[in-house]
Amino acid sequence: MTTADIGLIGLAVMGSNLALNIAEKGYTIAVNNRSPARIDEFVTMAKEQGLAGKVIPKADLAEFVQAVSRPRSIIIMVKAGAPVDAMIEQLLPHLEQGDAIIECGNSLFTDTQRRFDYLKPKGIGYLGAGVSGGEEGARHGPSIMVGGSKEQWHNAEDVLTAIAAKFNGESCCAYLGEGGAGHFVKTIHNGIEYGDMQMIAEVYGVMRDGLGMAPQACADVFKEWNRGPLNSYLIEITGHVLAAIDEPTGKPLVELILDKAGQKGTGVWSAIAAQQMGVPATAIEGAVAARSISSRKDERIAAEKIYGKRSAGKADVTLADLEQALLAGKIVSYAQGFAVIAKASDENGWKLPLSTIAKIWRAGCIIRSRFLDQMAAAYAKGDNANLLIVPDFVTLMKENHGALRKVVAAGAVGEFPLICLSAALSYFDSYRQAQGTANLIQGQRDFFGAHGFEIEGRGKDLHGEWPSTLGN
Ligand SMILES: NC(=O)C1=CN([C@@H]2O[C@H](COP(=O)(O)OP(=O)(O)OC[C@H]3O[C@@H](n4cnc5c(N)ncnc54)[C@H](OP(=O)(O)O)[C@@H]3O)[C@@H](O)[C@H]2O)C=CC1
Ligand SMILES: O=C(CO)[C@H](O)[C@H](O)COP(=O)(O)O
Repeated sequence: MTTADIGLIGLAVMGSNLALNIAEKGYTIAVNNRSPARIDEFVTMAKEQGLAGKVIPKADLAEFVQAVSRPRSIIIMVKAGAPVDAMIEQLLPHLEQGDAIIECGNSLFTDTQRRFDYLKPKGIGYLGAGVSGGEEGARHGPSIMVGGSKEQWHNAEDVLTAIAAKFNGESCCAYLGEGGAGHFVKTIHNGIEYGDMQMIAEVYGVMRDGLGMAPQACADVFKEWNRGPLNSYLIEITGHVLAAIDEPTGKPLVELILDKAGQKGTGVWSAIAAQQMGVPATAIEGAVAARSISSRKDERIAAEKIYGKRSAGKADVTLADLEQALLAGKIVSYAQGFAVIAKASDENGWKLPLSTIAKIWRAGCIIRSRFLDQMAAAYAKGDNANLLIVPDFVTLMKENHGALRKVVAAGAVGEFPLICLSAALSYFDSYRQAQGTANLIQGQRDFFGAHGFEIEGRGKDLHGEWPSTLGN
């Protein structure tokens, strides 16, 4: 009987493309899906692409598991949440000691950690692997962030590194740490993705409303920027989205799309994780908040009726200012994202390699960009310091924060919402300020709650002589 090198359950968009990618790299793959119709559709697709010989379709779960050679590596790519737990329970009776489940959806990292802990005593390995790159990436090379059982990682390593994107010949797949480490890193990847997308949207808003630019003119600028320091997948696709024309009306498609952004959870999870660990990630938080405000269209319409449309005229910024502002904002956002990862690594004992993470984000994933190569090089030099104090990025920030300031100021005066860019600027200004204003907050806390404050050279738990009555 032919045995498969690997198995995959869940043949929707991501699973079917990953399976085709695996087959194309020469591995035999057994496939299964809850609804058998999807298996038939997949087999047709595999035939059309000349890959049917590498595919073993099995609608019966027991037969599917039997078709995979031992120790088994079984990818599950089903809807995140309860379906993953249900799938694990269905698989368990068929698995044997040493086999592993590799869950590749966008799972909450604490769920992955729980599943890892649940399966470990049963002798079943559990790998939580974040996969980024959408449909195209899954088919031709995603970025894969793996966490979980190290021993079983080695069983699947060849397949996963072979199907991942390559940057200068290096695979964009790496084992990052135990338990939920891979899914944590994928979550923060998505948080950074939210920040990038929001900052790009804010700059588009200034171009559209402050500079009176039509979508095609904006598209041309993004195309141009993609040749410079902002070179990245998101800048590239922004150019295409802005240039697209709606065939039935002949109008720019972007002007017809409702301004309500969806979100599936990873941005919120990133913001919550950052807050829980006490790491400021204002760009991610701002981006999540901006999506939430966008979804409240009815409220925004009502509020505009009360306050009127923005009345300010042309924005006093150039396209060069916008390009530099975006670069500075992105550096701050990535500095925050990596700081969250560094803290999570310490708290969970994951030993997350920041340089490797930057490296596997250089190709395949949604946030792939030129400057991730610079970040990988910076982190490779040693410590996990905040990027804002790493020499290469200090130079970049010194060159570009003035433009960020100018754009944020123009936004405030010109009534453009720049939630994410202004959050990035305020973080930068707070981070670089040796004397802040929290001395006043400590005084207030002591006044109303006797929480104590510190005075250098005099001790930590000091109290003020505050008035006992107010009002005079
Ligand atoms: N779409 C994207 O661009 C990206 C998605 N992801 C993540 O990858 C995962 C898969 O995404 P996608 O391909 O879009 O598919 P969906 O998230 O739409 O999930 C559909 C798949 O899940 C299966 N499924 C749903 N419920 C169950 C259940 N209770 N038991 C068994 N199977 C079930 C479906 O089976 P059936 O056919 O029977 O309904 C189908 O195969 C998700 O976690 C997603 O967040 C990650 C990166 C990018
Ligand atoms: O993981 C992804 C890309 O990396 C998915 O496309 C995800 O759906 C994006 O998040 P959201 O739907 O919340 O915008």
